[in-house]
Amino acid sequence: MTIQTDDFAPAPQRVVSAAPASPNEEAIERALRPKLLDEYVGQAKVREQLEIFIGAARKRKEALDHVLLFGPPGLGKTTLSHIVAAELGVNLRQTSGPVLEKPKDLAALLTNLEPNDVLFIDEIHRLSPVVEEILYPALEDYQIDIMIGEGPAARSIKLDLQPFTLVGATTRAGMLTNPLRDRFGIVARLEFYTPQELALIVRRSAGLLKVEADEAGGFEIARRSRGTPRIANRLLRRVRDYAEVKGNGRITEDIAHRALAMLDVDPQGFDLMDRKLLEAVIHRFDGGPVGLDNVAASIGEERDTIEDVIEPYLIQQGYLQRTPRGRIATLAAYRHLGVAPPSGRADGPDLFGA
Ligand SMILES: Nc1ncnc2c1ncn2[C@@H]1O[C@H](COP(=O)(O)OP(=O)(O)OP(=O)(O)O)[C@@H](O)[C@H]1O
Ligand SMILES: [Mg+2]
Repeated sequence: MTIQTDDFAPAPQRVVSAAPASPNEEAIERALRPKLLDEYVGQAKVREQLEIFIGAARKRKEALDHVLLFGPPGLGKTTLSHIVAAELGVNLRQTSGPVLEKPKDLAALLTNLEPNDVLFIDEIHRLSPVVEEILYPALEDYQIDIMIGEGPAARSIKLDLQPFTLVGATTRAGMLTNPLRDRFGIVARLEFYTPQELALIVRRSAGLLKVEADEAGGFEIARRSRGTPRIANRLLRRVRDYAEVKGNGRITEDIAHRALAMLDVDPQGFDLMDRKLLEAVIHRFDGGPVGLDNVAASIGEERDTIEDVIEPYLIQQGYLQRTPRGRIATLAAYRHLGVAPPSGRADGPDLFGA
């Protein structure tokens, strides 16, 4: 039996999981991906920055500064890296941290770059230290040191590279080493999208998929998508199925509402996993503080999945707090689950502080 280990892949049945569910879904995602900065919805600050820096690099016919993109899964890091290359009018080479096992894997990629190309390294926090070592001089001086031969005859030679732009993506900026982080001139943090922004994405995707969705129907999907375009696009497809079978194919507010209820996505966009996590913290650990390992064991999820996929949105929405002593369920979490908070917690916000 083969067990696929992917840090970011939660159970595939999780409809609001932020990770791509299957290769098939990845193909659909590619089709829905905006190709240029103008089509990229939201992230106004990041977009504005990139527009200026890309424009300047193009004008000077130079490589763009190295770019680090970080943020939770499904917010558009890969999409943006493709857009950067397209806007620069250069090739994009794509790889990922875990795939680059040996220094020579990276050296081969680097030496094949054409002037000002973009090298995209996904999950860059998972680069091995020996590979990372090669990257430093490449980023700084467009040079690499490689070892030729073995034993006493081994020697290191310097190779010049073409100027290039590294675009690194990670869900965990905190896991990058300092020397690596310092070599990025442009650091962009992607934020969860507002329901209004997601509504634009849903409308655009509906157009591409030739699905008829009215404004309220589209908004209902957007509102329940955990601030994440990947989830919005997935819910849109599921709601379309529902509309075709149970309605006349058109996505209205009522159809969206019923379809999402059937999928166990609640009005906040929380699904069973989110509720399970909040329930565990509240019922099994008295609302916290509780350590991540205990939460993970209690709900049978990977630590990484909780930290990268489930928790960020709950924290951003104010249902969970991450403190040095552990996770704490906020009053909003008690309210959401319809559980009375323990006496004493209702009045003092100080009890919830870090
Ligand atoms: N700003 C945006 N506007 C429109 N669509 C978007 C935007 N950002 C992401 N999407 C859509 O969401 C899907 C997922 O985006 P993407 O694959 O870039 O996420 P990611 O951040 O790379 O995720 P991961 O961390 O899992 O690699 C894409 O197919 C794209 O269609
Ligand atoms: Mg990606």
